[in-house]
Amino acid sequence: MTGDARFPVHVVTGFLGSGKTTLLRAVLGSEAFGDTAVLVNEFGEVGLDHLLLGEIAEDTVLLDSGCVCCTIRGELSEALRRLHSRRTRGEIPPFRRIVLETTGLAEPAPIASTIAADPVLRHHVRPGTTVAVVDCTNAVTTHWREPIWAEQVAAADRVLLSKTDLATEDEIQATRDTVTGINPGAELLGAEALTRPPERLFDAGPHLRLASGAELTDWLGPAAARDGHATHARGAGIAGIESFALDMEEPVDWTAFAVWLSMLLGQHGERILRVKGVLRIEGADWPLAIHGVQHTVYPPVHLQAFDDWQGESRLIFITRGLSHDVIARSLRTFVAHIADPPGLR
Ligand SMILES: Nc1nc2c(ncn2[C@@H]2O[C@H](COP(=O)(O)OP(=O)(O)OP(=O)(O)O)[C@@H](O)[C@H]2O)c(=O)[nH]1
Repeated sequence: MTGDARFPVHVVTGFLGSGKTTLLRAVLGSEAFGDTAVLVNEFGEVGLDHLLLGEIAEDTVLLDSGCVCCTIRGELSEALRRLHSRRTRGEIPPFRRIVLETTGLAEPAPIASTIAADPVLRHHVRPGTTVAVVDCTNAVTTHWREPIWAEQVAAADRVLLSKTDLATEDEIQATRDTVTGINPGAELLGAEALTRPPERLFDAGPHLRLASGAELTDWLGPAAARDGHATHARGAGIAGIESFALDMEEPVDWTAFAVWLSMLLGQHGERILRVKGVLRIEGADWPLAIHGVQHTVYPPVHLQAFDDWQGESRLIFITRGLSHDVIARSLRTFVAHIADPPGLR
């Protein structure tokens, strides 16, 4: 455990018709998900009706697996607050996690900033795992046409490939290549993932527990293995998306780094689809894992399993129209003003 008592808000995202509700149906039918509250957007096709047991409040229903299901009316922060206060008053079962299904046209990034920006909510809930559902029958064409598709994939910790029963082998392979080209660190899941217990489906994201070097390497993804080299998403000419690693040989001054990162995300957030990494901090016993999506940077996590870690600091970026060189120059310039540059590559 992270020692964090707040409820995770996991997100199921994916383009229109990709199979988000199908995923939710499959997992929420399982008893293991009984202590889950589900929020669905009222504009989405909910399609959970066959699971409904009864209405327990105006917009809340109890599924026969024991899950609570609410539609979002109005703002997400309001819906989350209401769900939390109903739980506190004992009006609904004491759920332990929230799963939010976004509409097919939503960007997942603002969800994290909604939670971080709400002074009440952020004491009770925390961002959890983002799972993007990708339809293999049309992934490549949708990727070219719809920028939101790539944003959903870039924000994901895990990508569930749907409709593999309908897609050809070539379509499935092209989907894998496109997804990996955009987000090399995301774990690709097949239909077998639907039988995973909730702790295994929703156990990635900013609060993940990394216990070994191998897990750290997996989390950082293949871009981490290619020093400073960019990988370009297929069709990068259109989507303009690339992922790359930025390395720092020397320990990092955390205060200076944190100021730089918030400035970078503040200025270029909409072009930084994702940043994550591990930092060796001056004077600290453990490295820090950092994680950001667009304008939001999550509180860093001390990786306590890595006592006396001597590895290099490494950041992985997924950007749109923002190159490795621009980001490296920005860090170098900023850090040079306040400290010795940390051996940046
Ligand atoms: N054959 C097949 N059909 C699927 C699969 N996943 C989803 N579908 C079908 O695709 C259609 C859309 O699936 P939904 O789960 O409603 O998709 P969604 O992402 O929730 O859709 P929106 O909420 O409208 O964005 C439905 O008819 C599903 O039955 C799959 O893996 N195989």
